[in-house]
Amino acid sequence: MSNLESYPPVFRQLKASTPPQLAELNNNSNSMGDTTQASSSVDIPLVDLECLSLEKLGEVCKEWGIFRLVNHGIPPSLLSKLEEHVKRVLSLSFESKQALLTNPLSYFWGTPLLTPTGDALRGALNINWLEGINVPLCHLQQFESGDPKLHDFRHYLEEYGRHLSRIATTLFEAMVKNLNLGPKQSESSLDESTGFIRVYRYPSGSLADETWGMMEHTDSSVLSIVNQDQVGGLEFLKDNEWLLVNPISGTLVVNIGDMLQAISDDQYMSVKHRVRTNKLAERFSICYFVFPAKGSVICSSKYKPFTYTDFQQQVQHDTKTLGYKIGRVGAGGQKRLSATLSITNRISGAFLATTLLVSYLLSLKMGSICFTYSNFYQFFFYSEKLAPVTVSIAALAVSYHLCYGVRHLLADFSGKLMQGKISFEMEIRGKRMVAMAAVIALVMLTFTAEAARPTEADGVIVITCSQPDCQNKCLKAYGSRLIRSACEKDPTVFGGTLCVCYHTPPADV
Ligand SMILES: O=C(O)CCC(=O)C(=O)O
Ligand SMILES: [Fe+2]
Repeated sequence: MSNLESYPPVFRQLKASTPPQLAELNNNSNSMGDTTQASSSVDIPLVDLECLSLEKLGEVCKEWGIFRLVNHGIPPSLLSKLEEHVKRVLSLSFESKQALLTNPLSYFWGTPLLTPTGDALRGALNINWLEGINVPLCHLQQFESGDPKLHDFRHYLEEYGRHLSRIATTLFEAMVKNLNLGPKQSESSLDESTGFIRVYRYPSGSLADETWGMMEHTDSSVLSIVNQDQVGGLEFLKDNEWLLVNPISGTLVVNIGDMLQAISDDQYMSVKHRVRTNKLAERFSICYFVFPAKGSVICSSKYKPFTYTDFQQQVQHDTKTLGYKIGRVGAGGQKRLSATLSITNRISGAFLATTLLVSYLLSLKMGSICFTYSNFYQFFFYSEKLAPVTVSIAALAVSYHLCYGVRHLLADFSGKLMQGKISFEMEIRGKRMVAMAAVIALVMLTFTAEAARPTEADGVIVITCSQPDCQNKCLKAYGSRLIRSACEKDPTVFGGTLCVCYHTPPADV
């Protein structure tokens, strides 16, 4: 069987097509543009699992977000056996892979993003030059295949999975200590049963300059552990420069995922990375990902509490609508974990809507049905006491919604224009948002109060109020029309008093 037949048909067509046709198919979205120059390779920091230094581990996670793991305890024989099987299985014909790699495994190509059931998530068309097998470790035992080769494959995957669970747990426990996380924050933040393995094959060929093996992204996991072959091609972003991770046999590459960034309050960074394809050789990699326990709420001072499921839903939504994932926590950009509205938002919204509706109904009643001089004043006389409270709450609610709207606009722009480099949405939220709204409301109320202050024409004389003074002023202003005068609270200014003259209207009214 020719190697070409083992590829998904779309890859065979793409390989045969000329670059302009490819550009059309790819919608230019995965074109490498002017970034085809080779990145410089770099020695990423080493972490030794046999003698873990918490301090060094912490430094590396904060500065790099990616490191090479040595002395991890996986027998070299297991590594080579697994690699051999991965190559053999992925080199089967496309049709055989589709037929054999079934539930709980799944075979996918063109995108690394899968739905929770393991199907490829096809969004705005992005062809990643890869194919792979998704292996959820906790269901792997259920994988039955008549083919003895696949039986061995399952066996090696299981053994490799056990080692990777051990490694991830050891690293995570050390990170928890380094971050000084309490049991509440660390408990259920990493759940071994969520672990899965992905094996990838990145085809070689003349299209290597046209497409990415895997486009730049951050992982949504807590930790990701990559085992790449000698072809290499894994690159990561550091200080705005793309660097190539040297392939070194027998070592693993660990990178921090979005969930660990959130758990660590953005102290550890979820690193941006991508995979470059090779003109001459196919590339294989075996990756492990682990996540927080299902339903466990991630609490961090930087983000609204959220579950991994919330996050995953947002990522899937962004991928379907925009073609790429926006939602890297904080630094990865706009972490859009606020898909649902906060309780403050809902209460203030409901209050504003009710006020508006009541005002509308009242104006209908007074305006078009029975608006008379006396019932108009009667209404305001009775509702006068409520007015300042209603107006103050309405001002606060309006300001809150204003801040919220501005924040969302900034967040949307930061996501669309900056490809998620800024995270407005998560920086200003909760109590800070309410405080900002309160300041705006206070300023608004002060100006409105000043503008709405009653005047002499309204029968109100603004003086430092004492009964005899008030009586004299009112008499002077209204003469025989005066009924009575009184010092009363100024409804527009807290703590102020006004002299109010109650008088009959002029004779011609
Ligand atoms: O294949 C690799 O080296 C990396 C794969 C990767 O980044 C991923 O699956 O998220
Ligand atoms: Fe990744």
